[in-house]
Amino acid sequence: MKMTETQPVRPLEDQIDRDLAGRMTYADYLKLDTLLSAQYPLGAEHDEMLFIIQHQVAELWFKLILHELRAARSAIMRDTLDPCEKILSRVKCIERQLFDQWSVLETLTPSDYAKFRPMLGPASGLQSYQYRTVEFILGNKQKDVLQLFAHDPKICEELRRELESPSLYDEFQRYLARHGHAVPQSCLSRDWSAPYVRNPALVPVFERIYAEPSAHWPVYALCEKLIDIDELFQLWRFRHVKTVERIIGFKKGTGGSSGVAFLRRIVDYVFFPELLDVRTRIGSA
Ligand code: HEM
Ligand SMILES: N[C@@H](CC(=O)c1ccccc1NC=O)C(=O)O
Repeated sequence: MKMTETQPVRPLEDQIDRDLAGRMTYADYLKLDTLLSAQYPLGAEHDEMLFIIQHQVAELWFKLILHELRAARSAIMRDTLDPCEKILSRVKCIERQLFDQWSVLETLTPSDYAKFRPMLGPASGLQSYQYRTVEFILGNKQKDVLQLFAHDPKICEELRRELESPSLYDEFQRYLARHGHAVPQSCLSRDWSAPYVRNPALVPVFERIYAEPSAHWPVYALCEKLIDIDELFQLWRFRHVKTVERIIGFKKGTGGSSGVAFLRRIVDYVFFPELLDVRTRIGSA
C-alpha cells in the first residue's frame, strides 16, 4: 500500500441484523458475562491478569481435550475407529496450542511474579483436576494424587472413577484383541487403577501392524496418532519445567514440592511405551 492510500472503510451492510433485543446474541451464546467476570486478581500487580488468564485458557483447552478423549475412547469401545482419526488430530492441535502458549507466560519476569506469588498460598497446578483427569485417561494412573482432592469429595469421586476405568490405551488393546490380534490376556483385564507397566509381550502385536501398515491401516494410523499425542504431552511437560526454571529458579513450589526437580522427574514419562519399543524392532529379523 502506498503511503498516500487511505485504509478501507467498511460500512455495515444494510442486511446486517441490528435488531437484537431479546434475541440470541454472540455474548448470550458464549456466556461472556460469566466467562469475562471470572478474573479476580488478588492484588494490584499488573501481571497477575496474565497469570490468571494463562491458566484459565489452559483449563478450557483441558476441558476440550477431555471431551475429545472420552469421545475417542467410546468410539473404540463401540468398535468404530473412523471418528478417532479426526478426534485425535484435534487433540494433537490443542496440545500444540498449549505448548505454544508457554511463550506468553514466559514474558512474566521473575521479579514481577515474585510480587504476587506469596498471595497464591498453597495453590498450585498440582491441584488441577482436569489436568489429572487427562493424565488418567491417557493412562498415567497414580492413586496417591487423589489425596490432593480430599477437600472436595465430588471431584475426588470423579477422579477415582477415571482412575479405576480403562484408559484410552487399555481400550485400544481390548479393541485389538477383539479384532484378531494376539494381545496378551494380562492386558485385557487387570487392576486399571494400578500404574501402567510396560509389557514386552505386547510389542509383537505392534510389530505385525508396523510390518505391514497398509494391511492394518486404521489401527496403524491410530498408533501414530497416539505417538503424536504422547510426544506433545512430553514437550508440554518440558516447557513447563523450562518456564518454571526461568521464573522461580530452584525455589520450592507453592504446592510444597521441590519445584523444578519434582517436575523434571516426570518429563520422560511415556503413555504408550510399547509404541516406542516397536520402533526398535523395525528392520530386525
Ligand atoms: C509462573 C508460572 C508457573 C510456575 C512458577 C509453576 C510452577 C509449578 C511448580 C513448582 C509445580 C510443582 C508443584 C508445586 O510444588 O507447586 C507445578 C505443578 C504443576 N503446574 Fe505449574 N507453574 C506455572 C504455570 C503453570 C501453568 C500455566 C499451568 C497450566 C495449567 C501449570 C500447570 C501445572 C500442573 C498441571 C502441575 C502438576 C504437574 C505434575 O503433576 O507433574 N503450571 N507448577
Ligand atoms: N506452583 C507455582 C504456583 C503456580 O504456578 C500456580 C498457583 C496457583 C494456580 C496455578 C498455578 N500454576 C501452576 O502450578 C509456584 O510455585 O510458583
